[in-house]
Amino acid sequence: MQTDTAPAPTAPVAGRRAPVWAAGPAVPASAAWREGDPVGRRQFVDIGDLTLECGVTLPVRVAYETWGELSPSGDNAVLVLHALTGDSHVTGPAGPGHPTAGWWDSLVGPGRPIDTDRWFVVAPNVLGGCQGTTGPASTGPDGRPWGGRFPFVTTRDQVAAEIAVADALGIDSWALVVGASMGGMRVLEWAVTAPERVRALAAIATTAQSSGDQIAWAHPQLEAIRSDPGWNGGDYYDLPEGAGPHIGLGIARQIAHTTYRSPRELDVRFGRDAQDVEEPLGGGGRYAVQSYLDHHAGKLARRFDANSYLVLTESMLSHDVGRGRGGVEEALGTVTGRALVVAVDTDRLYLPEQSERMAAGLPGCDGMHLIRSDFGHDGFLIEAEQVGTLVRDFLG
Ligand SMILES: CC(=O)SCCNC(=O)CCNC(=O)[C@H](O)C(C)(C)COP(=O)(O)OP(=O)(O)OC[C@H]1O[C@@H](n2cnc3c(N)ncnc32)[C@H](O)[C@@H]1OP(=O)(O)O
Ligand SMILES: N[C@@H](CCO)C(=O)O
Repeated sequence: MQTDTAPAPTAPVAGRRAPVWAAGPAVPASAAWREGDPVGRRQFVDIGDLTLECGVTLPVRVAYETWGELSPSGDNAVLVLHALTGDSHVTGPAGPGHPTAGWWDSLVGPGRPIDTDRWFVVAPNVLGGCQGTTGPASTGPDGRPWGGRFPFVTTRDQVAAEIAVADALGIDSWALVVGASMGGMRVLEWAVTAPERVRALAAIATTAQSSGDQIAWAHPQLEAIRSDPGWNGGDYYDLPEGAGPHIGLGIARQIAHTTYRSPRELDVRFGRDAQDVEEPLGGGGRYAVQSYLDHHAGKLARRFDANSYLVLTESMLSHDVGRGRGGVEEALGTVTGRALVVAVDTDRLYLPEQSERMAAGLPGCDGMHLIRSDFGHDGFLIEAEQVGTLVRDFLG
């Protein structure tokens, strides 16, 4: 936040640079997990044909991971649902088959708040995802990847697939269904669709229906990918490294990532600082915060599939537990399980007031819990101790 020491702008450098993160290690056309790639800890269940809300029927395979042992009575099963760019790898190191380390490593494991010595934890990759569950990178009816022809999937379709997984695993009801952000949407949809199968739910940094603001933030992300020539109508899986829609995907991530952090954090942490010796004031260089966003763009483009990003983002926009059910309050009122609702105080994307609405509408909820964080929406990933304490106490 320096002011008077800043140099005057220099003459603009002719020609703008391409995103720096696209240089360096090659960006694959798609980073989706494909048949023949290392399986890692994944297991698979073929749930058969699923008819989606849009009317399309397709065969669905779900990739999932488990930890712990199912008790003889089957009463200790916990379902963990990931957010937009997560997957079934909730806990454990990165390695062959797993592009990232567990995204909730702090929450799930032996002795941790969701103690895998006690609970049988199941984590599926979402329908439409890119880590082993049927999605745009999967083979379509004509033997080619679905690509841009992958059908429109709603939160309800995703939960329908997860219900079929529970059936296949012989789990009648969950001791807890827990998730944050997009995962929290499915938590709520589970609890409304199948209340008798959700004995407790924990909905973190999420909403009962996507708001106009959330739809607005998503729109330019969708446009960024679809307007990238490398997207090619969603048909890019055979393109060489560097030729896919990674620029569009990276821009989408930059928009999204900005909304995942708080304005204050970005200002205090980066302010107006230049990135290293780069000269942002007309010299073609970057501010540190630009470099930070470039870094996150490059990381996502190297580990995620652009078509899945589109499908999942649009599924989030479809999310409204009240649709066709008489409204949000009516729908929430049908939930029978105990409910934990958690918001992050600085979350500018999933506002605490949206959590307050959920907490007020869920009969089994004793009020919203607010996490104190400087980091905004990503607080659900970063504030491990606060999230862990709330979930541990709730599980009892
Ligand atoms: C269920 C799910 O949500 S799964 C998805 C969760 N995972 C992700 O979203 C992956 C993307 N990462 C993130 O969103 C975040 O890193 C979190 C939430 C996981 C963790 O947040 P933080 O610990 O605060 O990390 P932060 O956002 O500061 O990023 C740190 C990275 O930025 C880099 N960085 C920091 N400043 C700069 C800068 N000026 N220029 C370039 N890079 C920078 C760091 O070197 C570090 O790189 P690395 O992650 O490759 O080691
Ligand atoms: N960092 C999270 C935020 C979305 O909730 C993700 O990428 O999934």
